[in-house]
Amino acid sequence: MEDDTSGDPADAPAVEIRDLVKRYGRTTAVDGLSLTCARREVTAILGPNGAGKTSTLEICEGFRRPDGGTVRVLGLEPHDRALRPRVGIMLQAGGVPPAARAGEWLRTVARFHSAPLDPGALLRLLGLTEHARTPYRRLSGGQQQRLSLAAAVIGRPELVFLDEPTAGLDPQARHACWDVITALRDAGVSVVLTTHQMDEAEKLSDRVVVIDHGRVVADGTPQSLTGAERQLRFRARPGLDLDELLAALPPGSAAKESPSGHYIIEGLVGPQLLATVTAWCATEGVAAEDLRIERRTLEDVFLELTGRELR
Ligand SMILES: Nc1ncnc2c1ncn2[C@@H]1O[C@H](COP(=O)(O)OP(=O)(O)OP(=O)(O)O)[C@@H](O)[C@H]1O
Repeated sequence: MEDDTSGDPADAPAVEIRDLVKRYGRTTAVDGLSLTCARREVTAILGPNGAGKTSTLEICEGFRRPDGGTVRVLGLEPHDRALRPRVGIMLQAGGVPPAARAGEWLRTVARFHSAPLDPGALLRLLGLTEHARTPYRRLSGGQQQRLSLAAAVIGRPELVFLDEPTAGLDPQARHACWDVITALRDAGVSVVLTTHQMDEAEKLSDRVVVIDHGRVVADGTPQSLTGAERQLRFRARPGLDLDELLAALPPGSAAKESPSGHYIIEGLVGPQLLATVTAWCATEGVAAEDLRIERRTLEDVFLELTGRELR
């Protein structure tokens, strides 16, 4: 790694990554990735399976060495021991000894920190009170995950890395996690998380970074990525002849079927366009379902950027 010690670490961003490269044999997992995560913000890193999210996070966490580029975490090298009390880490899997009881483990982690949160309160917040005496290996997957989240935040870190914090959680647990993440942000903690849940990214994050094939392909606020333009959407039988509809719409309009049976009309979405579309549906004998006007979702943007093929 090239050395870069310029600037005061106190003013440094939460995370600063320049031209990061990580290879595993012939696989280039991270391919010249650059991004900056601001302090006191929630940054969500999105990307298809295998895009390089976990590799990037694990380099920031000091668990892996990069093959190229520079990474600074709170202005320091990722493996700097001074970061340990300042950074909370929730791994995708585990990190807790299998025999450790939930409450005991949290109290143990708390003892490593000078001003920890109250373990009992954290267990309550994450719905783990009645499992406090259960060994980690006997907890359900979702309970294990909530315990890992609790352990990542108990030391009141300045920065937390959360790798898919809500994967596999039920809706109640997901909301409890969102509450914890929102409370962290409100307390001025910087949060960097990965997720496959687009609604989660849209709801929680100040900033979204989409990566694909180890590179950043989009970076901005959820609003700037989804844009202000509205769309008209409806569901109907697959294969409608959209050329006919387009001919009836004002110039500059666009119509597409994506995925099959889901129709999206773009352009000057207003009363006139709505009337034209519904009149056309009537002449076609089509009962449009779920007809609505809305902004593009983050999922739309994500699929446009990264395609529909499975990885
Ligand atoms: N230890 C490893 N050895 C070999 N290849 C690896 C290793 N870790 C990751 N890879 C490969 O590197 C690429 C990026 O993996 P990574 O786990 O960083 O992606 P990801 O974006 O986190 O994916 P997911 O969303 O599936 O968790 C993938 O092709 C993966 O198979």
